[in-house]
Amino acid sequence: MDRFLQDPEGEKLLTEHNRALEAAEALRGTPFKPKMTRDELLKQFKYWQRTNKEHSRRQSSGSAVHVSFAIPIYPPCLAPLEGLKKVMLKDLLLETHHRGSYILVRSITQAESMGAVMAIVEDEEKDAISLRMLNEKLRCQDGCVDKGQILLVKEPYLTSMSDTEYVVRVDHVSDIMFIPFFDEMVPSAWRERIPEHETSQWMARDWLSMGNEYLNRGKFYSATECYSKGLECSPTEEEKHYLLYYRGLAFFQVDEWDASLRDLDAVPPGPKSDKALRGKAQTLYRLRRFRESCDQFTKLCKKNPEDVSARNDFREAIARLVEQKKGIYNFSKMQEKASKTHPPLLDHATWIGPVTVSQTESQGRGLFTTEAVKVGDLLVCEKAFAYATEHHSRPRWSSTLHVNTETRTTARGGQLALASLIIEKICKTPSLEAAITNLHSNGFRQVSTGLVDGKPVVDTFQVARIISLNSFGSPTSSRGDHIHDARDASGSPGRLHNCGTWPYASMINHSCMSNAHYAFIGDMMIIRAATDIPANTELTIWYLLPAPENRPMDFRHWGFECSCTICVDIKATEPHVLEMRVRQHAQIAMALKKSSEYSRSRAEVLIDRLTETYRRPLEQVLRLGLWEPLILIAGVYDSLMQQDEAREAVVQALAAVGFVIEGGVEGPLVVKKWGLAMDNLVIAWIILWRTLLGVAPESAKQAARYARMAYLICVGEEESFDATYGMNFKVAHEPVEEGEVEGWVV
Ligand SMILES: C[S@@+](CC[C@H](N)C(=O)[O-])C[C@H]1O[C@@H](n2cnc3c(N)ncnc32)[C@H](O)[C@@H]1O
Repeated sequence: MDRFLQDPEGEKLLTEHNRALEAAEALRGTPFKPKMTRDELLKQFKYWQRTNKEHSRRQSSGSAVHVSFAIPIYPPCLAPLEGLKKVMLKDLLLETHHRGSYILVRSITQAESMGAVMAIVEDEEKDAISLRMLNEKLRCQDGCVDKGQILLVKEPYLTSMSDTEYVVRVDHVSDIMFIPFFDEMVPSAWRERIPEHETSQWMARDWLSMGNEYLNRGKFYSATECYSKGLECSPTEEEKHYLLYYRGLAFFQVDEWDASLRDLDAVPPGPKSDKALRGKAQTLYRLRRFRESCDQFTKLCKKNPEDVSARNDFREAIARLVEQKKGIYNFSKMQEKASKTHPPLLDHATWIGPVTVSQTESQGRGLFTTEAVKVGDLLVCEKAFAYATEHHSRPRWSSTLHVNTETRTTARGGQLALASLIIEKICKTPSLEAAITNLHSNGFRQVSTGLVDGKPVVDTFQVARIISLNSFGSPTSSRGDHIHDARDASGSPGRLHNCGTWPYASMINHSCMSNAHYAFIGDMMIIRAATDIPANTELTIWYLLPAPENRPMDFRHWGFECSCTICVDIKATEPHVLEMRVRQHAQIAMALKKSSEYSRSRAEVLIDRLTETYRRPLEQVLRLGLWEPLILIAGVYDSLMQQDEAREAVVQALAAVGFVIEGGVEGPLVVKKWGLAMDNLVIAWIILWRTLLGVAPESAKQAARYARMAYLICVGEEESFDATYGMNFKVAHEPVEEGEVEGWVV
């Protein structure tokens, strides 16, 4: 799960924000009296633009923190336009949501992105005000709000932004409508381009050529509006053919897959029929409906066997279908692509393995096995619904702090960017909405769904809540993270942190005694069994890594307390014992930093004492706090070639986290039961391999196989194992093959 943690500045900011909210509350219902004239507003806007540019520069140098607040939540407008009454800016009341009303305004500046999108707008009476729109880049329209753009704000919310200024604030994308210049609502004074009397005479072919003009200029939304007007003007069959084809194409260009498919499906026969068929196949591919996409490609390739480009696309669609149906992936290629692409969005299908969503007894829905699976088996390989990244050369998230007054939490990072992507995707393709709105929202009251004024109603606050409970933080690849962790045991920060939503994986509940493990290659999540799991068993993962210091784990963010045996035991342990464990951890690490035999003996004694603090038998409660110290000391013995001591420490470490192992030196090495997929698990097996090499070569080979299995679980694939760890398994007489070890050596 997402590990964007609480920010220490959060409490202070929350208190300041709550004070500002109280002050605002006192103004509720007061008539709006602008504090600035229109000219002053424009002057101030220019000043903002300048400081905003400065701010962006400082942000990229990491010295400024941009704070965004989630105001008290409010639902989006559910009323269709015809049920709303037009009001003027002067009619608005402060700190009030004007339910049942709308304002029609025109932008008198180019919009500027300042956390949210800001523009100065005027109404027909030339009163001006700032308009603040949440959606980062307004991707739902042709790029941004140009000067002169006419906007309609449903149920506007007037609020104070500072001591000097008021804004109309729009948090829900569906509350704002972009009005085309030719719409009959547009007052004649605002019709700068083509006067009403002229467009009212237009025929379908005029709209078609105007649409094509926009299409050629890349103004796809404006183009769709013209084609729609054309379709309303009793077009001939031929005109209808072109209007539908080009509108489908324009929708395709802006990722509106539902609309694109609807239009391309309805194109009457004509010169563009083959292109429409091709468009349909491609749209179905984008909708991840690979079977239907393949059917369309089959028809197309039959009609045009010489079309090489169609054949290539068909091949890709078949590859996706195989992934979707069989779960067969080329993980090496995926790793390579993820390492070379930014953002690392991979074009692969989701495969749902032998698992199903069912109701649990007390934890809502959960994911269950439908058949017995073996350790390492692939359970799910899921493409992200949405995935937000920041580029290392332009880090932005570390300087963005999101304060949520509702949950009293703060988060740095990409959750705002992720929300923006998800909202955009749902707005553009409403058929995808349920994948998000079905996710756990901890009782958030969902507004009624369906289209209003032809667009889906999207509740920004609902999406934000769902993201906070269901998004995952992710490295660009778990392999990269794995190598980084093993090289730098201090876990120093500074790595890229992406975040995304994987709806199917979001069905999995947490347990510290997890039996499944997830890893990432770009935006693909790979979930594998971390142990043998019988049929009809609930899968669990870690939302937070079990704390090695043995502090009680805090899952308040997700609204539950973990009831696994480890957590129950920690809660039953006296606080002074937990504190002692933390001290002992630090002392052991310190002792092992020194190279004397005395320090090692002291570390041994401290580990024994730490072991004694666990009262309940290992068979009943795992001892996660022993893992790190034992792996550390095993590594030290291994480097000193004290193989017996190293082996003993590793075997103890593995037992502490639930492994049941038989044999080794005497008899074949067998893992009877796999334990938890801890960090450094691969290294543990490599140390064991080395300690067995001289005394039990067959068991050593088995340990090497277990190292590979541990890698498969932790990294998601085993193809890159040799490149990562190959050097460790070379024995003295074997030459190292060129290019084999691009990784590193334990
Ligand atoms: C990502 S969702 C998991 C799927 C969820 N159970 C559902 O019905 O959609 C996270 C939510 O599941 C529940 N949950 C997850 N792990 C839990 C656990 N160990 N104990 C109790 N509730 C848990 C909590 O309500 C948590 O906020």
